[in-house]
Amino acid sequence: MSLLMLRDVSQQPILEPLTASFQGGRVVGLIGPNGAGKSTLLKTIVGLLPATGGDVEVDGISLKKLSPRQRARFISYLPQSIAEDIPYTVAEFVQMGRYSRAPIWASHTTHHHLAVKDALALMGLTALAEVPLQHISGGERQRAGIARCLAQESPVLLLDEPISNLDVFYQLDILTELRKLAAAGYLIVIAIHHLEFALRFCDEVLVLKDGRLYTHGPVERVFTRDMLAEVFRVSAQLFVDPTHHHPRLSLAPLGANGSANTGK
Ligand SMILES: Nc1ncnc2c1ncn2[C@@H]1O[C@H](COP(=O)(O)OP(=O)(O)OP(=O)(O)O)[C@@H](O)[C@H]1O
Repeated sequence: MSLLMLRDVSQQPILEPLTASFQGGRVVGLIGPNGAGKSTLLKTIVGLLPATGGDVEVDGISLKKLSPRQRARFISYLPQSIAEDIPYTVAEFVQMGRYSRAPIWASHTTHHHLAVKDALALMGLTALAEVPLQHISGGERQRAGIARCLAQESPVLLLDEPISNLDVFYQLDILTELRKLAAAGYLIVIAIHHLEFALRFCDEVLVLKDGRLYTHGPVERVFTRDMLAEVFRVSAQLFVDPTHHHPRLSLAPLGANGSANTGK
């Protein structure tokens, strides 16, 4: 059975009905140009925007039947941006991820503390745990948001552009951590603009274009020159890096006449 099933999920007038299913143990890239509907789809899956049609199931259970607290046990969600004026420390903010797991009277258990501590450590935030959220950088706040999702211990994580504000070390570090979580059985869905990292770190990609599902499948099948030209309007060369042995992409925007503009 799929861990996450989308059945004709729509968000009219932005998203056309979309059907797709996802297994645990995978990192799924949600890719598409600006305005394609990636954030809208994630918000609809998690229930922040009520779907105008269709149904979302996690582990065969329709999310419609669950309260927000019950839903949070199945899915955690990182928004594209986190408000700067949240009056809590980093640790308190990450602890909020435990809301669905630990009622107030059980919030002092060892497991609860360990879940928060581990999430902070995985995101490199241990030293900032007691710092107010208003006093940390945008990238650190983004890592705190991911840590909050990890502390939630839900089997599905939906992360809207989790690496967009991060320096290159943390981009690579966090994508590597997400791969480890997938290896442990989690389903990780990330909206991502960095196509080369999507190719390298994702098992499969779901491509949106103009609010419609363009294609969904393993990265090796979906990342083609034609897809990149039609969806992203770029001319692409795909190759394997001779030093690091990673898949690489060299991209140039396509001009109106269909030829690549190399900028030189
Ligand atoms: N609150 C809103 N009200 C009306 N239209 C909206 C709203 N939010 C988004 N849209 C529109 O819905 C479409 C999809 O937006 P969405 O944010 O889902 O795209 P996206 O693929 O996440 O884009 P980006 O890569 O720029 O983050 C866009 O045309 C956008 O203008």
